Amino acid sequence: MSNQDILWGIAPIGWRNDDIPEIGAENTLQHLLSDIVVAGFQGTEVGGFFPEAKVLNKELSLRNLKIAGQWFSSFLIRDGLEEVAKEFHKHCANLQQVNAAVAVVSEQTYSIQGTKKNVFAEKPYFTDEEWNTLYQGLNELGKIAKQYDLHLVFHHHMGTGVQTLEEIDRLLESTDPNHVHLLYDTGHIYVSDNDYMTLLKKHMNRIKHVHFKDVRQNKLEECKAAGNSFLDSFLNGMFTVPGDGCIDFTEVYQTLLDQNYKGWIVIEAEQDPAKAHPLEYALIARKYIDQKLFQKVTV
Ligand SMILES: O=C1C[C@@H](O)[C@H](O)[C@@H](O)C1=O
Ligand SMILES: [Co+2]
Repeated sequence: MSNQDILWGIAPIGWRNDDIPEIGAENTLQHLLSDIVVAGFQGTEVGGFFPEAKVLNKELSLRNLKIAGQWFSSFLIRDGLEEVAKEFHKHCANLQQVNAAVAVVSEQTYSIQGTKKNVFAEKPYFTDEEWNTLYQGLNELGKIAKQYDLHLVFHHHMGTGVQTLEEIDRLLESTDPNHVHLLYDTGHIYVSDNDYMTLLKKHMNRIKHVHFKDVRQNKLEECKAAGNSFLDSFLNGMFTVPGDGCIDFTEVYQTLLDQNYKGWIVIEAEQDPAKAHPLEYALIARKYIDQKLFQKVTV
């Protein structure tokens, strides 16, 4: 049994990765979308290599797939609202053309996620003034998203200024709940805080998009001990699909259902496709959802 208000997707990130475009470069859009159908998902998020809306819509409709949303790197603190808003308008206009539900925003000022720095020890911190710039900017971007029938969902992320529960609390307390929503990513909050249920329970009313990312505990410990960067951590297998790591998604899914969550749950596990066959892992996730979530969790 599944909840009809929830749409299930899988992100392109297991096939190709925008942060390291050379890995999985042989995987075409058509290949990715057909794999998604084989694995029984309803849609995906837009990847950096996706074509213009008209071409994408054709490939989606041939397979009866939908688009959930797309990542947007904001630099509100570095560049200011005016400059970011120009780019965000274009981003949202494209998303509207593919009938997306959300614009995924991550503040990337000072982010170390694409660098060689130790992601477990060298994350940036914002000053009070920078936080204020971020709150105001996000409220405005949220209003822009609305003009395109989208929800702005903020993505907390390892190696950024909004990573920990404390930082997410701060962001949500100071932004407008009508315009700024939360993307709950199980993997990022677990790696950051060693806990994923507190954030879910505390901010359920702000969550409008979900990433199910699992974590291999032994790899996490290895990467932490080695002081790995974010990119090296995922290349070393820190993340995986639900059913293959240490997160109990039955608890997460039950809470989402109990709280009448409506929206997308997107499986998102960045791995090196040369080591982790993308379709094989999509099918592991599918089996886990069917056998552990749909069978065991009560609607
Ligand atoms: O949602 C996400 C998008 C990616 O680009 C990012 O690096 C990944 O970790 C993630 O959670
Ligand atoms: Co994510």
